Amino acid sequence: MEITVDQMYNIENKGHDMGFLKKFMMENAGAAAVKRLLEKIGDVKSKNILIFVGLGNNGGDGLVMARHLTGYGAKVTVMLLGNSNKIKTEESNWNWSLLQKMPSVKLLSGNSLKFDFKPDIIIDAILGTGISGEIREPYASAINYINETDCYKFAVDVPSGLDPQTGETANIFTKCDMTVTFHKMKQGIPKRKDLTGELFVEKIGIPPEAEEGIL
Ligand SMILES: NC(=O)C1=CN([C@@H]2O[C@H](COP(=O)(O)OP(=O)(O)OC[C@H]3O[C@@H](n4cnc5c(N)ncnc54)[C@H](OP(=O)(O)O)[C@@H]3O)[C@@H](O)[C@H]2O)[C@H](O)CC1
Ligand SMILES: [K+]
Repeated sequence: MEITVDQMYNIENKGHDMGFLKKFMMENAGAAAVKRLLEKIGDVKSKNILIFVGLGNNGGDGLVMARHLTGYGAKVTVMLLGNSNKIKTEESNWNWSLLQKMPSVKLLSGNSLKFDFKPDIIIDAILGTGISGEIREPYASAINYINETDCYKFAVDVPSGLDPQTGETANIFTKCDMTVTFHKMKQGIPKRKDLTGELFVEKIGIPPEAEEGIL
């Protein structure tokens, strides 16, 4: 079954109000995404993984992935696309603060896209269901960097720039090798398998009762 983005937000909020906090959803989303990535890539030990992180909860999922991938021995660099005091939500901030206690993870923020390594894997955790309008900086430069870099590319929830409701693309958008979306498929995503690459939907523990009155 495919659902609308509005339905997804309503289910998330109802689950949160039931006590299955968005923080738990984010943890399960990041963990499920890492599981799929590892299934594909196999061993990530010593691999250079560059994670582009937006200031919303799509970015938050990327922060969770950074912690899990580091636990599997990957060399993780997180590029926060903005100032950390502009991170939008409590659950995303929680994960940023956790990473600040982990010297094993390299944290960068701001808008310089100069890196002293070539990534083996790039994770696009820039934009998800909260996308609106033309892509603004510094997200635009990050999307261009991703498209210009030759390596394996993984999209969190949806390739950034693709509207998960309509399947239309913004002025720029990422083209990825794999996409993992969460809970249920959003109506627009399967329309662009050329951008999503291999497409998976993963349950993240939301109680089925959270869908009552919504689906
Ligand atoms: N579905 C689930 O159960 C779960 C989903 N999760 C993840 O959460 C995101 C949705 O998070 P949200 O914070 O609502 O939105 P995004 O992160 O996608 O984007 C919001 C930020 O992006 C900025 N933005 C929006 N449009 C543009 C644009 N065209 N150019 C530049 N920047 C843009 C926006 O900025 P504002 O100034 O508009 O506020 C926000 O900063 C979902 O996709 C999943 O990945 C949960 O984590 C787990 C459960
Ligand atoms: K994304």
